[in-house]
Amino acid sequence: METEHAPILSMEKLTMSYSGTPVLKGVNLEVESGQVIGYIGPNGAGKSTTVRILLGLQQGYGGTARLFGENIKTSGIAYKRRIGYVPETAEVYDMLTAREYLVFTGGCYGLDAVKAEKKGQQLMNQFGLANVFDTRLSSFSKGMRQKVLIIASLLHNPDLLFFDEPLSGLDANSVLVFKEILAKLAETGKTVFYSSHIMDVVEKISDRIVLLYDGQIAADGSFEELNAQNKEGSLEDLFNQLTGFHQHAQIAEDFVSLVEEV
Ligand SMILES: Nc1ncnc2c1ncn2[C@@H]1O[C@H](COP(=O)(O)OP(=O)(O)OP(=O)(O)O)[C@@H](O)[C@H]1O
Repeated sequence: METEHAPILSMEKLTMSYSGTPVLKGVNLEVESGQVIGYIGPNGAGKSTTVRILLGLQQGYGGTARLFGENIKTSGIAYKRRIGYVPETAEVYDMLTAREYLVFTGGCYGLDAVKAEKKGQQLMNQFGLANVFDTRLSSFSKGMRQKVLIIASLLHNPDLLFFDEPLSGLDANSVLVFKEILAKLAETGKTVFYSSHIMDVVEKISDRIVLLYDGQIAADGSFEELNAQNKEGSLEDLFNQLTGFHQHAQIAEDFVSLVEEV
């Protein structure tokens, strides 16, 4: 049972290895309802793996993951109706039109077809995609697909949102709109677990930033708290510092030297 004060999301000693190589080495995290968590870390750190575990899409992990107070290993799948997810790389059903896709995904989350269609159309209109509601997704640009995925993740009004690099392909105006949407969703009490490499956006939208490094949580706090501890400027600087990365200029120089060798 979900208890009144239980965190909406928690991980206890979460571990995961692929072919014997450890990726998560004991991740502990508790998230309160209504927080926007910026989940960051270097390429290959295990961010998507964490999200897949929490969504019940990844088997073979150790430790305990709880959503809405319940262990996801034993709670059945009902909790999934309260979750929205935009994956890092999504397979959309290319031959479907946006209308068909949204009705289908709405149905997967328990929404009836008429409602999913109406809401899908309204949200497509908001994103400036009214004229392609009946166009096949195969002809959509990357950014247009991304918008459809964002809409699909929100159709059923979930309480907990997982966004894995959701801005991928979105133009600058759409990014502005999306940032506002996130802020409004958080205002209405939604919890957002936001994983991205776009540091200025993470810095702006997150109440709390969690850095995954070497299989564990290496930093956890608001941007101001992390900044005060580390005395760096932007989140990008902080990221470089916390992950011990200072060789960008040397790597770039070596890289271009190699390119120039013929
Ligand atoms: N299905 C899989 N089989 C084998 N190895 C995997 C699999 N999925 C992920 N990995 C490995 O686990 C590690 C973590 O991958 P993951 O995608 O979780 O990282 P990430 O932090 O999301 O990275 P990025 O920022 O590049 O998206 C990587 O070394 C990756 O190669």
